[in-house]
Amino acid sequence: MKASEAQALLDGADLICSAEEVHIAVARLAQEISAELKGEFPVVLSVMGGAAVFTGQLLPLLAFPLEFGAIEVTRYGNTTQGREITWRLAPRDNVRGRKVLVVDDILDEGITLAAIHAKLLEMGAEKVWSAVFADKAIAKEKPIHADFVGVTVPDRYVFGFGMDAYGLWRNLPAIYALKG
Ligand SMILES: O=P(O)(O)OC[C@H]1O[C@H](OP(=O)(O)OP(=O)(O)O)[C@H](O)[C@@H]1O
Ligand SMILES: Nc1nc2[nH]cnc2c(=O)[nH]1
Repeated sequence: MKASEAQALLDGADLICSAEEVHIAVARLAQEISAELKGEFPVVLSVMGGAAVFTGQLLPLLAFPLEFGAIEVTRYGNTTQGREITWRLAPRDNVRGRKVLVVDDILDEGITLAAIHAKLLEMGAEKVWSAVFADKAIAKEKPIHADFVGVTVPDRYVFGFGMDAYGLWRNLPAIYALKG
């Protein structure tokens, strides 16, 4: 896609959550997680690449000792339709016997988070919490719910704050929805 087409994508999009609202939600989430995980020493796993921006802002606000790591799993690629789960970077053995906090950008149909959860338990994690920045309000029942949620977004394809539109615009500080 050309730069002018990428700009047109953004120009035609609807603002869903302003940068200020994002900032406030991250701070509130960090307080909720810090209160709930007080006294814990979890492994925190960021789900690349969508969660990179959210994780970068959340981590310095968490008030407990933690071990950080990344996993990478994708279901959408550079498209707006979910398909099969592809593991690109699986969890490491250090999750065995540990409590794990998974950080992801969005919970849509919940298939990705449910697969991550199952894999971590199968690998011997003692407990798994999940924090997602955005929870999409879809009509279908989800196989999993997140323990911590930043904002609820409508049932549209959203991007910005780490989330991509056709591989682009993860750098936006606010969240937008594609037109149509
Ligand atoms: O709840 P679901 O319907 O399963 O979708 C949620 C997943 O989709 C996105 O990942 P994506 O596959 O787009 O990879 P990315 O993080 O590289 O953008 C997002 O980061 C979640 O992990
Ligand atoms: N960027 C982006 N990724 C997703 N993965 C699942 N739903 C979405 C969405 O609405 N936007």
